[in-house]
Amino acid sequence: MRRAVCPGSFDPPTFGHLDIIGRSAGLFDELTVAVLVNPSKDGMFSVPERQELLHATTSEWKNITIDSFNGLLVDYCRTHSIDAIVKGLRAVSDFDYELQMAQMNKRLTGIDTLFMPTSPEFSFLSSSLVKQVARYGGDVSHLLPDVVHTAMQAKLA
Ligand SMILES: O=C(O)c1ccc2[nH]nc(Br)c2c1
Repeated sequence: MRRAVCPGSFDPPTFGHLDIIGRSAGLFDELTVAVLVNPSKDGMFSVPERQELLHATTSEWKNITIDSFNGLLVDYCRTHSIDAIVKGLRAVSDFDYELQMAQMNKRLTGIDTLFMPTSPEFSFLSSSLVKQVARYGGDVSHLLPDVVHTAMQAKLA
């Protein structure tokens, strides 16, 4: 049974995230989408809200589990018998940091990280940019699943 994890903040999930998640679900027997709990950062959505949005937007893939974790990702992988980490890469600028993390995780526990290039149409997307544009009244409805866009509009009302 090959298991992988797609970790992230997902505050909120975008079409970019779902692109990586959906493609990864097709490559592994089981995929966990794990929301990182970061107490030092106040997000737009709470961790349970992000998990709910992920549940709502990934239901077409039957081998996906939604979870959250704090602390080291590799410890989460070890306790959940996860074989690989999948990270999306949007641009060269993502690579430096992700390479460093992948090499550290490999050294810590031997777990490998697989990098997946995002589809070009989503390579500019980030949750923070989407929130910034939305806060200034920009239309981001084409960048988010409807349920996420509606939830974000409610947060900004
Ligand atoms: O939305 C973000 O902040 C974010 C960050 C890093 C990312 N890598 N691949 C994807 Br899709 C992605 C999205």
